[in-house]
Amino acid sequence: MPFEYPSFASRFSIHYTKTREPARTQLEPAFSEAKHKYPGVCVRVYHNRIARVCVSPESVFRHRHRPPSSDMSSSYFDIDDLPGPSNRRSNKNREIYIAAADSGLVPGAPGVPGELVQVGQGQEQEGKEHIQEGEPSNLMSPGIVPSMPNIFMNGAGDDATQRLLQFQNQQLHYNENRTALGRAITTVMAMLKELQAKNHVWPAHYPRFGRSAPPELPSTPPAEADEDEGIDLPDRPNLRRAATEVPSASARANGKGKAIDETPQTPPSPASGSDVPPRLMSSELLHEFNVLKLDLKLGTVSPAQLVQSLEKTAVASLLDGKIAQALKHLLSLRERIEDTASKVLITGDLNAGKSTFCNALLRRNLLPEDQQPCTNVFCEVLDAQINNGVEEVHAIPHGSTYSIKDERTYDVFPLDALERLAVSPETYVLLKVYIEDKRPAEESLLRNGVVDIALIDAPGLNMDSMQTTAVFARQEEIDVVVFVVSAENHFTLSAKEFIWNAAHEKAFIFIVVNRFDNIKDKGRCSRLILEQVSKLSPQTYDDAEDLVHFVSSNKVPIGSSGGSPDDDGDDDNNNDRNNNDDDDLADFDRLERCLRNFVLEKRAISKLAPAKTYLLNLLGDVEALGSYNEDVSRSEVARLKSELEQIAPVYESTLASSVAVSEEADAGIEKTVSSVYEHTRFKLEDVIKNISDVKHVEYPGLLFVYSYASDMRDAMLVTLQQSVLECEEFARKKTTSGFNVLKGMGLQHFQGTPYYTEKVFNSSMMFSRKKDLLARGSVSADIELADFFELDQSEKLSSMGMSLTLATVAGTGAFGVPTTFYSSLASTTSAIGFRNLKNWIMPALTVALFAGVVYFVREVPNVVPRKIAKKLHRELVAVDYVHANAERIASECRKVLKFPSEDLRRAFQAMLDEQATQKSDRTRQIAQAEDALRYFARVHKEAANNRVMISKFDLESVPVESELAAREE
Ligand SMILES: Nc1nc2c(ncn2[C@@H]2O[C@H](COP(=O)(O)OP(=O)(O)OP(=O)(O)O)[C@@H](O)[C@H]2O)c(=O)[nH]1
Repeated sequence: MPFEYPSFASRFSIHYTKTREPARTQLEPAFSEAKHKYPGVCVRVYHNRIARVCVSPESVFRHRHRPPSSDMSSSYFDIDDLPGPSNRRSNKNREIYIAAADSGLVPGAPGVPGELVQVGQGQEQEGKEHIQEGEPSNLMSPGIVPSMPNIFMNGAGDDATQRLLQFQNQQLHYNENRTALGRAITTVMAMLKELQAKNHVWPAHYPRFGRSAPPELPSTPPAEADEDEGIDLPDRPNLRRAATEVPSASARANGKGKAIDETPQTPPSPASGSDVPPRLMSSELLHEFNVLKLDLKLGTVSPAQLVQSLEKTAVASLLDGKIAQALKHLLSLRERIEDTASKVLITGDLNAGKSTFCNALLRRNLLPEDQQPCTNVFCEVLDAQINNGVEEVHAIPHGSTYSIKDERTYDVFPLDALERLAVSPETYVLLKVYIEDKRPAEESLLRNGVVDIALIDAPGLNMDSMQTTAVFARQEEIDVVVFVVSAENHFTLSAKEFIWNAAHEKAFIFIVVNRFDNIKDKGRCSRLILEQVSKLSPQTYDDAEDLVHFVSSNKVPIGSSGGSPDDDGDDDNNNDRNNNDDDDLADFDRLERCLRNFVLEKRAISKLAPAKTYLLNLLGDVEALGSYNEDVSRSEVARLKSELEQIAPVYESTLASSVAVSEEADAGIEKTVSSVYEHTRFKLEDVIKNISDVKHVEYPGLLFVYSYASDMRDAMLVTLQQSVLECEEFARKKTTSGFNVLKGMGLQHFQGTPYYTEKVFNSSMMFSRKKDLLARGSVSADIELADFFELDQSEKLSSMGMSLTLATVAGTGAFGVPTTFYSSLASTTSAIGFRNLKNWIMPALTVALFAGVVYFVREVPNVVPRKIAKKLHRELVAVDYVHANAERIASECRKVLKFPSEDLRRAFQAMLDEQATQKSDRTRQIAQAEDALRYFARVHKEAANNRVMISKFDLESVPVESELAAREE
């Protein structure tokens, strides 16, 4: 069933109320009535906070961006989005009061164009769930309580319809943009957090900015010297604080604000050995970052140079700090855009007339005015409806977190205490001033029927540095800056600095040039001030007609307690102000309209534009950073791969050399050792074999025969010992030359490297254990009687003849028991017969004895050496003396030569280990670099996409000029 939406809207008003009665029962009758009459209407109540009015079809509200969903079957908007007094979402206790009243509403009334709404089946169905669970509420009088600002409702017919639709369109559009920006902020925050995490594991490279970039510019506003003739400011885009300004079109055309030179260039491969640095590695980034710029200062060194001179990790940690700051700022931006209320900061120089201006806006003598500084505490003026309609001051002490519901967090004062409180910054940090503004919504800024407004009167900028800093900090959390400047004084240094900073954050500043009545040459004054504004905030200057106003606030007639200036009250100023100049009043009226327009209708600009520009700048930086690091990591991957390619064959050849050298060293050692062994063995065997040839022991005679034998033995042992020493000496020489060979091999492979230290070999340290020389314990060679006789030499005995045989036998028989004696005796006896033997025995014995003595005397010098030599030989063989010594000497050689060969081996191992580590490091680094490459390529792409998407957010496309135009007429 068709119905006439505008008529419906004018009758069906939506309100909030603070009552606590149950909502559902109260609301239901009104809704059923509305539903019955206007089936296209669906009103929903959600959780005590949101009511939705749904009207079909979509063409009425032109929902361009809203995604389809089941909930979107009808065009709808939140009650919070509709005009209405005190429509804050934040107030939990707020309840919804919707009253529908029929005052002759006739569907399809004449004079209303066409069927605006067509209700279909789906909407009918939806209409059945009109009322959902609601929190306690109270249906107040079912009469119509106008909630739409009268500016929309004034008039009738087409005009009113148009204005209303336009306003609602604007609200929808604003909400869509707000939601989209909120989502974009969330996305960018997630992106930044990921970047921050990545920056910890892969420190991001900070780009070097191109030589073609403009020179480093001071980050402070221009000096006072510029004041009179306008200020000569350097190019703006390089001077950003919060960087919520999008680089100007001209700057973009010149390449400014374009972070990356997009001239296609192929990054040269590092392997190519080209001197041309890879793209973006040198001067490719033409312009400094906006948000992520590292502002370092050290003497005369430029920040860019300073950044480049820092360690990569130091830069990464500075960048980390910047990202953290950006995250914090994004949070406050999100809070700001989600806050349905608007905060208007009225600031300016000391005594510029801020309080007077504020009072003029409120048409009420509220804030203390004086020629001497009098506002020392921030005063936030709010609609008393927020405070249950009670006018009072909530003074918030230092350190307290204000909650209107918790009286412990503030002190309550009457309004007339303001004068006293405003000058006591020691006790209170903020004064919340709740006032009733009884003026109609189209006149009142506070109770405007659109959004909650907080007017914040700030202390003068030059009061003291603490206050000034507080004002600077404050501007970050507010939506609109109204800067009051004295027409007599123009902009001071602090004023310039403040506007400079605020302009980057807000883009637009509302500038009030106050005390204009005191200026004689008004034309010159306005020209000079506008010139300064053009330098400080070009965007404000571009819109100067609406944003820069020359007024005399003290000429505005005001009442004493709010409401209209006609109210009774004997304010002293009234008399003066009632003698107002028409021009001054007209100027102030215009200012008010523009301010309303800026604060209320152009919320898209005052509230959303800073977030959009900040996001664009931030994403521009992230895109440039991503692109730069993408290229850096790509060249890093290429470099690492080429290094790995070089390391692999080096490793292989080191390994091969190591094996070859090791084998060569072992073979060399074995050769040396076996030659020493052979030499020792040969030498000792020879010496032992000829040991009886010892010459230098003289035979001292028969009486000293034992001593002779003993000396002879010692001489033999000394000879043997000597030869062992000679063998050891030989071994020393051989070992020395073996050592030198090994040392030469070491030097050949490792000279000058840390792996190998040249060693000095001291051969005298070899064979230091003397007891190894001769095993005296095992070779005793004790002298015995037998050592003097050699009985087993039969050839010698037979040569002495038969006659001596007996004597020999007798002689030897006296000394011994040889078996030959018995056999000789038997044979002799049988030859000469036993009787003859008796006669011959004595002379024979005598002869034999004599012969024996002679033999003994003659043979001892020959027999003793032989006998001792034999004995020694036997004993030496028994202890395996030759082999033992040869082995000992050879072992010593091997042991000594092992040290240099082990050194060599260790050196190779260390080199191999290092190369293996390099290899595995490169492999790991390649994986990391490839990971970083993938990540930064993604960040680059995502940032670019998001930037394009956000740049398409059209914050201003819904015009609201008609209302202004109508009023201008
Ligand atoms: N002639 C003239 N005087 C004004 C105008 N506006 C304010 N004044 C006077 O300037 C003086 C200072 O005004 P305030 O409103 O107290 O200035 P303020 O900037 O709030 O001062 P502080 O908050 O203390 O920094 C007062 O004596 C006002 O009467 C104006 O438009 N014209």
